[in-house]
Amino acid sequence: MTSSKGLEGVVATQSAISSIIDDTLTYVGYNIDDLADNASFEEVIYLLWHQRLPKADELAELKQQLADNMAVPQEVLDHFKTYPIKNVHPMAALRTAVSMLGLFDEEAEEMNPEANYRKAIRIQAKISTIVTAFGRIRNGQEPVAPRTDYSYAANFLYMLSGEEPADIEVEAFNKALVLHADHELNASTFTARVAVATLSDVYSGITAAIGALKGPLHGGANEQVMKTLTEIGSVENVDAAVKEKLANKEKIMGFGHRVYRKGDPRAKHLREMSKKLTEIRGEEKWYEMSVRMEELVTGQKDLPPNVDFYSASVYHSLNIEHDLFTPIFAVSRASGWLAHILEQYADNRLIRPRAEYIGPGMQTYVPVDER
Ligand SMILES: CC(=O)SCCNC(=O)CCNC(=O)[C@H](O)C(C)(C)COP(=O)(O)OP(=O)(O)OC[C@H]1O[C@@H](n2cnc3c(N)ncnc32)[C@H](O)[C@@H]1OP(=O)(O)O
Ligand SMILES: O=C([O-])CC(=O)C(=O)O
Repeated sequence: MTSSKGLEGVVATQSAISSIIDDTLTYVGYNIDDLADNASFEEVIYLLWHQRLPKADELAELKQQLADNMAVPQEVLDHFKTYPIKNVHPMAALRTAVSMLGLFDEEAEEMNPEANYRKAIRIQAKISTIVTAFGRIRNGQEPVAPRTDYSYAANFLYMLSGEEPADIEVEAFNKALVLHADHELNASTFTARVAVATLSDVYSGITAAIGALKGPLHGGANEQVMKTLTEIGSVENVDAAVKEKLANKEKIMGFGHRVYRKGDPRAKHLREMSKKLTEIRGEEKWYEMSVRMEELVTGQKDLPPNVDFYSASVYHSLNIEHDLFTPIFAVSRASGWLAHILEQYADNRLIRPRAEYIGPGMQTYVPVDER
């Protein structure tokens, strides 16, 4: 048996949800550029879950279902106030809260397509309430109830800030949600599929996926990008900082990708949004620093930026606290995880690869007092 470290190049399943072929990303055959420019996040959720775009009445029904299910049990919100340590990471809080949601869902253990679809709606609806409520409660603020007349994107921003978001902010946030929704067999989606392929429940799959997304080599990179930009501090400092990082063989967050070679097609949309939003906020430096970093890292290491790189300055410009960046990724990617979970259940087989053993050969057991 031979192994591939990190399963690089291994085709582990079939899927009809999204594809990356020759650096082009599609959801169900629709180019991501087309969707980023035109689609609402709700349309994308429907597309991923049904493998077709919704008609107007189907879209209206999904929006209604999401709006009807946004409320989160009070016990889940109250538990945010019980942590013994300060500065709990919002991804840890989200992971626990989603797991807890399963305890309040009468259908949690129901294993049929209709019940699983209903759970998908509940999780997708509640995940944005959970993230925004946590963001407020930890700052001593009361959660803000969702507005049924707002889009998913507008509601997130409204529930987080308590203020009516500007159109450009909603446009940017919707685009970010569309761009992050699914990505073939990335680490967290694979995790979700492995979990539910044991015929475990939907909540277990999403909880496991949140844990996988949290790491800085995956979704956690967007928070680290903002940390790097903040540490560098100014456009003038970029050249020296990048030179030092590359010389020390440090990973520069937001660059590189396991699958893309020429570049991540999602990055340009976020770069454009970053330019617009930083200009509006009068904080062009975050965009200018990012562009200079891209020039240097791509020029010198041939490593293009990934989706996490420009999303950092976009979210920062939307006035969002930096440790909420990865939870926002989870809010969007939940739609993809749920699509993959439903697809896995529909034609399931236990996922159980092999390991190439590299430990010692056969040994004889020696009792503890003779060792
Ligand atoms: C939504 C997402 O999950 S997108 C990815 C988000 N993660 C990041 O942005 C973190 C930074 N990037 C990385 O760590 C990597 O590029 C990954 C994890 C995304 C991909 O990793 P892999 O496919 O395993 O690539 P690997 O780590 O083997 O990199 C290949 C080479 O490029 C280098 N490299 C890759 N990414 C970077 C980077 N961001 N900065 C500096 N060097 C890098 C590696 O050090 C390695 O160099 P070497 O051959 O001299 O040892
Ligand atoms: O596909 C990957 O490995 C990581 C990624 O870009 C994503 O999950 O969006």
